[in-house]
Amino acid sequence: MPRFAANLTFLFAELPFGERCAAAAAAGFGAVEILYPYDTAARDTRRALLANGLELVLINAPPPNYTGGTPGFAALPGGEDRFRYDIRRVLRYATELKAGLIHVMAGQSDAANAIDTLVANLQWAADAAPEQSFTIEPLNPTDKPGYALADFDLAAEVLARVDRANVGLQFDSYHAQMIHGDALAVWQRHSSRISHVQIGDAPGRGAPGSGQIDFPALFAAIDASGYDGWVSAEYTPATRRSADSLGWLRATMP
Ligand SMILES: O=C(O)C(=O)[C@H](O)CO
Ligand SMILES: [Mg+2]
Repeated sequence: MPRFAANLTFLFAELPFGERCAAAAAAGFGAVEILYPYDTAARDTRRALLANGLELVLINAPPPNYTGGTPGFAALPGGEDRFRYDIRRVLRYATELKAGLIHVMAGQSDAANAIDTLVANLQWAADAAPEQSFTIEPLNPTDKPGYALADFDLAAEVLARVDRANVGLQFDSYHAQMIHGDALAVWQRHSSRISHVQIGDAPGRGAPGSGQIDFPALFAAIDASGYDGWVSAEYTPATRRSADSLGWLRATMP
């Protein structure tokens, strides 16, 4: 069975940020991801992780200081200086928090050279921090209209062009199902380049079992592929308490 992590931006969001690590550990998770850890001093977050025996799997780049603007700059021609500034800042957090992965957000762009820009920026980041692992994640156009990376096959092409061992694909079952209509088929097509997994059902982005995705089959395929990273729960609980949305986890564990 996969090893499950909790995304603390989605799960336990009913609690103050400072209490979410303890709640995740109490629910049985061994790791967490925090999409935007930038509002809290890194040393406080690190202390909470350590106190609860949690690994930090992933944070997002850039920090969300783009009020009303594009989610990320990696695919924005002309945004290279901003991209580099953000990556340097995120690297400081990742180092202090010992975050295993940085998800680099592409941003919204329909420029003809958006993908060329994304490739070049990812190469720059990968070379600037060769010890750090990065991911890219296709996001579905219903939730993120205009996002430059909205297709897993395109993401595979981008990774082939980037050609760096420390840049991989982030597979989110929710986006895979929304974009391609069959998350399991996307997994089978791209598992060799996947370095991080997130799960949520579709449509609706609820807990596994609330939508169309066959999670027992997906978990079996993840195991069969030899993927040994974390599988992070990134969904919106339908229950008031996130802990009450974890029936799928209890059903999955032996
Ligand atoms: O939306 C998602 O699925 C993500 O993982 C992003 O990081 C959120 O911005
Ligand atoms: Mg995701």
